[in-house]
Amino acid sequence: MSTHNSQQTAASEEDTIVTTRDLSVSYDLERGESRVLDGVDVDIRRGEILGVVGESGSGKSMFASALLDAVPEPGLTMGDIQYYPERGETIDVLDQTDEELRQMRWEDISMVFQGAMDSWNPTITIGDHFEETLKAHRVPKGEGMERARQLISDVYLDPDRVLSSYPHELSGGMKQRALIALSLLLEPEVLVMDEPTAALDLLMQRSIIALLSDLQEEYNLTMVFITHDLELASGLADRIAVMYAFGFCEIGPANKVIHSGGHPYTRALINSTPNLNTPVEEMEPIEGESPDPVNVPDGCSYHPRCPLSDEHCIESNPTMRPTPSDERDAPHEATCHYTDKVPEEIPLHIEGVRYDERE
Ligand SMILES: Nc1ncnc2c1ncn2[C@@H]1O[C@H](COP(=O)(O)OP(=O)(O)OP(=O)(O)O)[C@@H](O)[C@H]1O
Ligand code: NI
Repeated sequence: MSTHNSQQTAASEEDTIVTTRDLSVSYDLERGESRVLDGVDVDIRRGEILGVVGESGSGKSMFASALLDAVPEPGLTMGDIQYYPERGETIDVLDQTDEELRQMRWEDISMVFQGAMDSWNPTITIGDHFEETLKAHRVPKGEGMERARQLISDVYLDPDRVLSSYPHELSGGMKQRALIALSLLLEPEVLVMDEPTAALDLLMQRSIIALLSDLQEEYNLTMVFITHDLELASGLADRIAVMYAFGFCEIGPANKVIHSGGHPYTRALINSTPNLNTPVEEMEPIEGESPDPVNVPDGCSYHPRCPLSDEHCIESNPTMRPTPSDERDAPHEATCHYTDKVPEEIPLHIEGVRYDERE
């Protein structure tokens, strides 16, 4: 493990744009403390697309909003987040004043929230939304609206039509595209997107994914892309992080996570995912239930559902360790005591061209 640690330190000086350490979110509920994000350590690399996948309720949205210190009230965010801008001083995200956060959320780390397509104010035009954002950040209107028009064309929409429209005059896909353009208006370096394609049909999903890929290249963006759709993530992301029970259980290059998953849960998730090449009868739903954040199992949180679990897994909570496909310049890690045994014990049912083969 020590070689990995020294590698991470070197990376945080050069290639890393955001680091989180022990990032956690908790809610004080009547029935106890609800830990809805539990100890996430990640180094997000400058210019990468990091896909974050997991079942509903696994903590994806909490992770996304914690990155901007924007979790729903009265959640308590703990741990450490450092943001290393291209220029200027390192920002300690959890140490910002409200005013500093307001600025940071558009100008540095921007976010498209889950379901945000419906958050357009119905009484003003799309153009008014762009103008208000510019005004709030004291950007001259002329230059700002020029960038707005460019971004709207970048998302393959007609600027004249879109800017003069009211939200209800646009289709869902158009509203989502306009929202992506708005989120890039103040030239953020990081874009966090929580299920940006969830409410859209398959064709529109594909076109938004293609668009995000283009935008990432054009503006050298770093993207955190949250989705419950593994297949979508594998087509877009450089790396994939898998969430289980409010934390990351695996992280690595997208193709490795899909084809050589090192955590039993990752492999179960892949085997339970419907796709064009596997008939529904061959899908294997994951048995058991996902944990309640007030009462997460001791030891490895996946042990009650895991076919490989033994005494050791009940007693001791595994930290991230290299999987068999871990490489020095492409770390691939999982939180399982038995990453070595996992590939042969839990075969994957991937047949034919199911997921994009990257690299
Ligand atoms: N405002 C809130 N107060 C307390 N608990 C919450 C709140 N919002 C969500 N939770 C809980 O936090 C946990 C993680 O939820 P989160 O929304 O991050 O999941 P998710 O992975 O984004 O799920 P989905 O795929 O359905 O969007 C869940 O147990 C959820 O019930
Ligand atoms: Ni969510």
